[in-house]
Amino acid sequence: MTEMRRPLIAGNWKMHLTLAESAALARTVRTDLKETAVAEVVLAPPFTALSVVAQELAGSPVQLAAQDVFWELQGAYTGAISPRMLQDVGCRYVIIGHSERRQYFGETDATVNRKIKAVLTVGLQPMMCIGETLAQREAEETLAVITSQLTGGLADLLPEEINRLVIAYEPVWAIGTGRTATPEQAQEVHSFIRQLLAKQVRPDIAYGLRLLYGGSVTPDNIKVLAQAPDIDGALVGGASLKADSFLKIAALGN
Ligand SMILES: O=C[C@H](O)COP(=O)(O)O
Repeated sequence: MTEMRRPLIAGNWKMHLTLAESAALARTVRTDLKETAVAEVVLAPPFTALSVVAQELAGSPVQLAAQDVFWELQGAYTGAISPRMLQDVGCRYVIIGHSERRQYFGETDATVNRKIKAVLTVGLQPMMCIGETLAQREAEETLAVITSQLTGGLADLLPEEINRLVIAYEPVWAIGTGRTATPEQAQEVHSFIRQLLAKQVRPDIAYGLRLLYGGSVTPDNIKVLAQAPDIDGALVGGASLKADSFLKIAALGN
């Protein structure tokens, strides 16, 4: 991270927690987050808990995110949630293209692109996720996969629109496995992403964008990860479900 970019720590609760558990966790994070915290802190509860978590976070600096969205603003799309609904409930960010969405729900770079565009139309900020599988890494395809996910996901977006994004690099083999990418492995990909954006979008935008790392982030590894020059924070899964571990990560391990 550099002083130019404010670090961001986001907790992705995935398909966990009841309403009561969500409210309690949000309340503890809000209450116990140090006023001096350097990082911007974001919580992404499941859709059902967005409203109660929004109430808990009202008036606090902790921001709300959704874990997914549909690309239409309204209509006959049974089961879907629109960008306008997320704006209405108080979200600032929307996670788009998480590898679990790609793996289990058929998400592609094309659908990621549609969702990013829809989210931008209502003024929310997409957190776009990219990352290679273990087979792709072992076949030395990591940078090619990252290039095509970025190019496809960001297709036809204006530089000013890309400027509103946060990008999360999550190697699929590190998610929920306890197997974190080393800071060197993560930094290599983060630096590649920034250089690619500098070339394909604009250098000033590339250097201002926050690039998060995700995959088995814990209170023990966040400090070293966050010290890497192109890692600007983390998207945290498992360790975000307990207030004490999440708050230690939010303090960047300090
Ligand atoms: O969105 C979060 C990531 O998928 C990381 O999950 P994890 O911290 O449980 O490995």
